[in-house]
Amino acid sequence: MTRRTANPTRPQGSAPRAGAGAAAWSAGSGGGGMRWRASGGCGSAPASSPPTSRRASSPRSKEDTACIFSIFRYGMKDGSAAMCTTKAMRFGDLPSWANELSMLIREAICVGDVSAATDAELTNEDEYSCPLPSELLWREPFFDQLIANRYKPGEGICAHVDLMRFDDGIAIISLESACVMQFSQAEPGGTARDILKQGDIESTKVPVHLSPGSLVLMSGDARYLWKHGINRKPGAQLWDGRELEQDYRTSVTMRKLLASPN
Ligand SMILES: O=C(O)CCC(=O)C(=O)O
Ligand SMILES: [Fe+2]
Repeated sequence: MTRRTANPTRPQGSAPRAGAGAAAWSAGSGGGGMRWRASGGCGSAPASSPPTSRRASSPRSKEDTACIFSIFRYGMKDGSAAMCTTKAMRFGDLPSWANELSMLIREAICVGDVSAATDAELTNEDEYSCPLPSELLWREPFFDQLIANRYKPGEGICAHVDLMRFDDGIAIISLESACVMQFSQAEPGGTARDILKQGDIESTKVPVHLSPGSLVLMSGDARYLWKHGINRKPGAQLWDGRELEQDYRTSVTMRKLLASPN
């Protein structure tokens, strides 16, 4: 597998948005105190109509939608104490450790040593497609909302598109238990209810293996036109013909809220 180094430069003006992008990385360390508000429910609600400017497209391969990169492991100094609720959301200013984490994600994208299975599609050694369009990579703040999900063995998250109140460019850090995240196509133009109903319709599915410390990046079609979900019911977590061992799993999702229309 060829290894490449991503080196996107900070843009002077705005750059056109790239198409679909979902990538799994491993990120670096963070730490510090945090204040949490617990909430229930099954992840984010499905999206309302995706923006019409975004086209549905089939991935050329599973790696087209999800590229696996290995950089370095993520570990939170006080994570175990803070992640004891099923779901914890952080509103307002992010704590310093989360800002640090945002910067580490950006750094990983910029200077990470990348080993992407999409290499098979690339002929030029220097060619590397940054998993986030530059105007998302360099926006300020990079992220201003986070949610931590703590799953027991057997618990997962139903397939959904993240709420439209969040901007494009979403990062998920996957910790502890390895899992398979499934990407499945959401119907363009569908309402939230339609998308919910489509949950049981067999559609194109792209499984992505997340080892502990992986970072998922979603943008473009992957964020708006593909649902992501994790089925951890017994027998559902299959990878390479084997069922993954399940334990507790924690994820940290980082997003940027869009400005309120009012
Ligand atoms: O636990 C995960 O990896 C997924 C979390 C997620 O999709 C969300 O918070 O919207
Ligand atoms: Fe999500």
